[in-house]
Amino acid sequence: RPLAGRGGMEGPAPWKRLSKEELEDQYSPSRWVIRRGAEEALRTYSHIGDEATKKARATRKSLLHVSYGDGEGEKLDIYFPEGVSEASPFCLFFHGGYWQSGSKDTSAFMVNPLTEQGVTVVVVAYDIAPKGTLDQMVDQVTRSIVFVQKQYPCNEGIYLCGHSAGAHLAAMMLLANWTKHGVTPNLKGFFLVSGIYDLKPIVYTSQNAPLLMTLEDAQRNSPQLLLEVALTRPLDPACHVLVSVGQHDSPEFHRQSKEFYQTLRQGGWNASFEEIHDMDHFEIIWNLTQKDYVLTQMILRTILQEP
Ligand SMILES: N[C@@H](CC(=O)c1ccccc1NC=O)C(=O)O
Repeated sequence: RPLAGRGGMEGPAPWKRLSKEELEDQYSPSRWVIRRGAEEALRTYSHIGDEATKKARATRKSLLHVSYGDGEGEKLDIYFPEGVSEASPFCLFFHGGYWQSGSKDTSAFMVNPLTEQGVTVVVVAYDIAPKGTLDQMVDQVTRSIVFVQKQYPCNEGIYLCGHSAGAHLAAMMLLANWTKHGVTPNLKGFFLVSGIYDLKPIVYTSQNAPLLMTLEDAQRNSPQLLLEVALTRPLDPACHVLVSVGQHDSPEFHRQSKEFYQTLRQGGWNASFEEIHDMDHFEIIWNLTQKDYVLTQMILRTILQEP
């Protein structure tokens, strides 16, 4: 029997069995935090992102608000390691916020621990809804990567890290067609953190109000659905994909991550899956400010190619 769809599982997608209320719950990450209330979790996430960005801008050499395209929102921040050398590995970060909140100006979580180890970190802005559509955001993210490759052709690898909606945008790059952009980026790894890979359930939640996604939009922008039918294999078989999810993320977030990981493996990708112990949807990313955090260490080991 051919392995197709959800790892060979037959029948309708499990989320279709959920009531409207259950679906809303499963796709509201702040309702699943255990150490604080929902509002406090979101406030703490913004606060830590804000502080990390201030610290990064005060302590690191940087190029801020660099245009990667003509659009007003097409900007990125580059944070350099000590002893600026363009021949470093680059890690691009795509923030979350359900494609409708968040900003590069509050998302420099990983900058200090990574630049300290010789990695250049790029925090990318994209036009969130209602200004941007999913198609536009995917195109902007594609062009931001092309820009970095063209600007820094001597890079020692480009790594993409995304959180939640940002993990979705990063995952879409597994399927990007680079030929029309005139350059193939030196992609060496993906760090997908608490991501969403099948957007169809989102269409039925309140999160879709500013997004205005149709089922067709969702289909076209779902790496899970695209990978299931793609005949493409990874360009670089060494390119590593880490799919990670927080222990306290909702069951639907767990299911999405596991199924995406399984689909990657079936497609021949060098993928691994990690459930990050005792982390909720927000802690999992704000702890990247800490160099001794398990996910920071996994990212650094992959980039620095240590065992
Ligand atoms: N209103 C959402 C907010 C949210 O999901 C979120 C907030 C900040 C960063 C990432 C998020 N989730 C996915 O992108 C919630 O219920 O938590």
